[in-house]
Amino acid sequence: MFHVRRAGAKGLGVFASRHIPRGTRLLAEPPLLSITRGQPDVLRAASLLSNDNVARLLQLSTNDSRRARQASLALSLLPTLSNILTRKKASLASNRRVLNVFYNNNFAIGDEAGTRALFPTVARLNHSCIPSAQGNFNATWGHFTIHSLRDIPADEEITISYLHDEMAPRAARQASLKAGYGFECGCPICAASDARTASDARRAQHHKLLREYHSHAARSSQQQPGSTELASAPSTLLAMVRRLTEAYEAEGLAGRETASLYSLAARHAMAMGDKELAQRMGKKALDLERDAVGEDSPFFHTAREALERLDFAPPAVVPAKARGEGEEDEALSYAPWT
Ligand SMILES: C[S@@+](CC[C@H](N)C(=O)[O-])C[C@H]1O[C@@H](n2cnc3c(N)ncnc32)[C@H](O)[C@@H]1O
Repeated sequence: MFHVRRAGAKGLGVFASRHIPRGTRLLAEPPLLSITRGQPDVLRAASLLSNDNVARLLQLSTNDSRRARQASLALSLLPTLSNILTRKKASLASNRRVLNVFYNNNFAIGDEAGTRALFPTVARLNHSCIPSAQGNFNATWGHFTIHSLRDIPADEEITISYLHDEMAPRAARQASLKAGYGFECGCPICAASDARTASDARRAQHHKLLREYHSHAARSSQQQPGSTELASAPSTLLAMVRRLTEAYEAEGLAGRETASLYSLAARHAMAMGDKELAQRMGKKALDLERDAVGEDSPFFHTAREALERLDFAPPAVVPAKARGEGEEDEALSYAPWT
């Protein structure tokens, strides 16, 4: 269905070998190497790999920016127990490369232990700010899956997003990608100047609306019984969520973030007493969730149960700017030099 080949200056990339319809599972891959918040030592985890798996890891791409090279050198020099143990087996240069590869290619799987893992085929997917696919961890199978978010024609490169906030404006996206991975994004909305202006204007409007939505939603949820202060009506909240969703769609973004917005819309529609609208919004959320994660994912089961019970809890995935202050960032990738 896909193959890995040269993608110009990006290095290797993943390309569709045939037309791929939206919602197709492209890949389900177990981790090659993982670390958790409680056991964050990459070199120690790598020292437990077989020789074949070390060779697979070392083939993956590195981040060659000066910052990344210096940071992986510093990390490999840290006098940790694992370093002392592994120094016998591995040279400083190879420890340094293992660290650089790990930080350039890992994904947070979104579990409570804060696991970050390396998936060798997933690691060949390049970034686009309007990606054609999305990666999510399937906790039932212990695999990271990649699903197409739209139809992908044969021979087109398949991309995912590396961004924490997919709706960030161009300058913020470029800064984050440069700091994290050392590249300048040339995707269609970063490259085309007219598209760029329209997109940035839409994104600025989106963030303003998101802030307004959160202050309205907080006011509604904090209202005390008997208070004379007017809580925002569910219809106001619903109208705001609909506009937030439209902005995502106008930017060509789909995936779990958009599914979450439809789920929020269903929740507000229920609060308004409009069951028919709640069902429609809930169904849309379920369809988008299925496309992004597949029917065997716990995320899909949760969305289906919500629709069956017409009981839409606040979504687990909310647009980045909507996350609470100081909340753990469950972004896909992480590099210690950012
Ligand atoms: C996870 S790897 C992706 C696969 C990689 N191209 C390879 O050859 O294995 C991330 C690296 O790919 C490159 N890359 C990914 N997306 C890119 C993009 N849109 N433009 C330029 N380089 C990109 C950067 O070098 C980045 O550090």
